[in-house]
Amino acid sequence: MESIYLSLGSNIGDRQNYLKKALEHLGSESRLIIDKVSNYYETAPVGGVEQDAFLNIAAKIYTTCTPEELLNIIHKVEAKLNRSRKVHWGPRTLDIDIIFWGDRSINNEKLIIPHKETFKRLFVLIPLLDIYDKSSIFYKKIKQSITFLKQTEKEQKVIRVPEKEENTQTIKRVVKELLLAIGDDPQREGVRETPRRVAEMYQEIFSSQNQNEFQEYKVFETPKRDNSQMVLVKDISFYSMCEHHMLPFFGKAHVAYIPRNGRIIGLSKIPRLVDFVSRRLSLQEKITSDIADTLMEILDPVGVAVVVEARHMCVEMRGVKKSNSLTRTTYFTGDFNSNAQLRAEFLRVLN
Ligand SMILES: Nc1ncnc2c1ncn2[C@@H]1O[C@H](COP(=O)(O)OP(=O)(O)OP(=O)(O)O)[C@@H](O)[C@H]1O
Ligand SMILES: Nc1nc2c(c(=O)[nH]1)N=C(CO)CN2
Repeated sequence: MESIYLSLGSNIGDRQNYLKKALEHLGSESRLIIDKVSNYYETAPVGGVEQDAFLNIAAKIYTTCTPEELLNIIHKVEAKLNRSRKVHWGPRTLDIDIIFWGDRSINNEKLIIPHKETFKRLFVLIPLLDIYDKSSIFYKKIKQSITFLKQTEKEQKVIRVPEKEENTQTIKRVVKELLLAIGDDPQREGVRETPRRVAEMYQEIFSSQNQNEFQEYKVFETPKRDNSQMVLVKDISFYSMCEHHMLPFFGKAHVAYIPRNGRIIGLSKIPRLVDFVSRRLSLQEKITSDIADTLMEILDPVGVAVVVEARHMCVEMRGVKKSNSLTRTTYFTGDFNSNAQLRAEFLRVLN
């Protein structure tokens, strides 16, 4: 049976999850078998459209389908995973291309195989090399093209991403070494399970680390269209980790926006957004502006105002050791930025 190679890419939302789900959907097709999957690679976007980095993989499959039938399956899987086709070579939750079909050449109005961009794209070739049979026809050309592109296309960055299980093992190993380095005994009863606990905790508290897009919201259109009503959600608790010391900082966020033309999001989504921007290594200033910038991007409101108040363990436990000091950061966009009266009204409502 002929070996078929696919290239998969995602650059919106939980990219790894989209790729994993795509493999699951493909693998559940009765006429298709997934034989091998490459490592995961973080890749700079190629093609001139300004967009976030992609996660790319390659898969080797076997199928009794015709190429056209496989393309239909691919389109079905892409549609299931929220693929839209707005911008050519633009951002997408999922893209699946058929790269090779054995040594066949296919060229009709629906399919060109080998995929016509293959030998120009490191994000296709590097994952492919993980799983491509050394004795197969394109092996030499893949190797040569990688060498050539690495020299000539410096902006095509491709970096291998360790798998979750690999990450867990790494964290466990490093925490064990850390225990030793600070003078403890990793075999001591009280800390024997600490490396595992820390690894599991990091999965949770850094769950947004590799996600570039907030997706858990829906925009609603309401009839109110006077563009002057403020929506304020106060006292949203959050916990984050500072990127300088990897120590917690935590406190409250207060978020207000003025809907444009009645466009709003569910109120519970604002605390979710605060959680989303907090669950990664960050800084208070960054969390403050991330909340405002994301709301601007998804809602295009008249303005956003964000105040964050937090205690920082890196200030209280070490260095200057000032316990109970509170840091307050503010970030205003749109009318909140340009209109001092509006800003004052927001601050008055807050206090
Ligand atoms: N080898 C191939 N694999 C997948 N689609 C192909 C292939 N050759 C031609 N096509 C056609 O290309 C059309 C558009 O595909 P798609 O939307 O994935 O393009 P793109 O991702 O924007 O660009 P690219 O294919 O260069 O990555 C498909 O509907 C399909 O008919
Ligand atoms: N790094 C990277 N860049 C791209 C990708 C992709 O999967 N990865 N897909 C594109 C359209 O198919 C356009 N550009």
